[in-house]
Amino acid sequence: MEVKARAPGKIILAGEHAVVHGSTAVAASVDLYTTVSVRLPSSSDENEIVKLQLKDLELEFSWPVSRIREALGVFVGAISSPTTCPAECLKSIASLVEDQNIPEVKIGLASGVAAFLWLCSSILGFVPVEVAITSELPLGSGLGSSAAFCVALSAALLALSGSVNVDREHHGWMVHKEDELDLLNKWAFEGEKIIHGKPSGIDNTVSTYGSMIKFRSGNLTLIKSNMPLKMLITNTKVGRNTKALVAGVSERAIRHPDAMKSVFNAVNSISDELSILIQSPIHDDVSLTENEEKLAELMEMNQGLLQCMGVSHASIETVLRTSLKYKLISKLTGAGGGGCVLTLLPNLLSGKVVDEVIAELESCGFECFIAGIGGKGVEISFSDLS
Ligand SMILES: Nc1ncnc2c1ncn2[C@@H]1O[C@H](COP(=O)(O)OP(=O)(O)OP(=O)(O)O)[C@@H](O)[C@H]1O
Ligand SMILES: C[C@@](O)(CCO)CC(=O)[O-]
Ligand SMILES: [Mg+2]
Repeated sequence: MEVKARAPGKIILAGEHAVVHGSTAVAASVDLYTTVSVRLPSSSDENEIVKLQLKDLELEFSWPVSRIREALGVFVGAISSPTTCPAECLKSIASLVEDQNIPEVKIGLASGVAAFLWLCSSILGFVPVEVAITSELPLGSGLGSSAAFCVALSAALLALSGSVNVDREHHGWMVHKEDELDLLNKWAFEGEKIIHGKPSGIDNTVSTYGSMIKFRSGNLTLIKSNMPLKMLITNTKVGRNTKALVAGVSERAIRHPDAMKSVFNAVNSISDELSILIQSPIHDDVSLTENEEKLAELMEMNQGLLQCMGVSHASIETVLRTSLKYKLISKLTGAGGGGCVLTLLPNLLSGKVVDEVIAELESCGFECFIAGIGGKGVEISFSDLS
């Protein structure tokens, strides 16, 4: 039997980093997906192994089930609800990851493989299983690749374990019931903790539920934009790691508690105002343009505060300057430090200007694309019932 799950990436319109410190943030799913396919090998297979294939990267990892049981047996046992991986267990997982000799240039994958081992053994127990991953999302670029990975993985593993009740006769993609989404979102959050260190939970939540969300201290409100939002996404292709950037902001907050508290409060006000703005009614082109101008200003202010937090980067500044030549406003999205930048494309902007700004950004070596925003969350499909 094979179960597939796919989960979308996300953009953060306002509030990244500050959300880790209790401020509101606003995020939307993007229509780029990570797909996880999980298969229990037939009982005739001789060797009991757990296999993880990262198809796009042409990498494959495998462990004998007995090796995983020996390393994690004391920690995993009878877990039935989402549980944080204990520090001691993380050490044992690290030794399982070390077995695989991941090449130094791809060492960033180690945290993803660790999250896989925790989710897989906690949800399925110690059984032979084959897991294959493909992703349309650039990894480590601010579009929530880690969350999409954890959400799709949790969804597929829970479906295979029988913990969620889905119609296995149905052909094609299906959506989960609300309580099942809540369960898989909690498991995905436990995976994100292994990858991000101290995640707010916004990325896994928007990947799970899709749409557009306002998120604060673990609580989400689904929102619907009345403004047709068009964002150009520019991938600077500068690699970075969310865990290190989040830790850097926390260290700055320890060094300058009062100043950083004011920065986080300012971001909170920006996110609140932004969420009210995009939900407010649009009557005509004049009110659309007015609201777009306000949105651009809020994005510009948020970017300034992200600079205050120390998470901008020379490549991001180049995107800001380049888009400004065309009177377009940009801000980083996700953890920053490189990665992706959003540029607001007003609805009445001519296609010629969009083409020109894209050409100039691409001439800097960046990659530009426009993705659909606010679509579906995680979905599941049973492709083989034999
Ligand atoms: N498809 C995947 N296969 C394996 N590991 C993945 C995959 N997607 C993400 N990961 C893991 O997540 C890491 C990237 O996560 P990170 O949080 O740094 O960036 P991001 O999620 O893309 O951006 P952000 O957190 O800013 O939205 C990768 O280095 C890898 O460990
Ligand atoms: C930087 C951050 O705020 C968003 C990353 O997409 C981290 C988090 O909220 O977990
Ligand atoms: Mg991430």
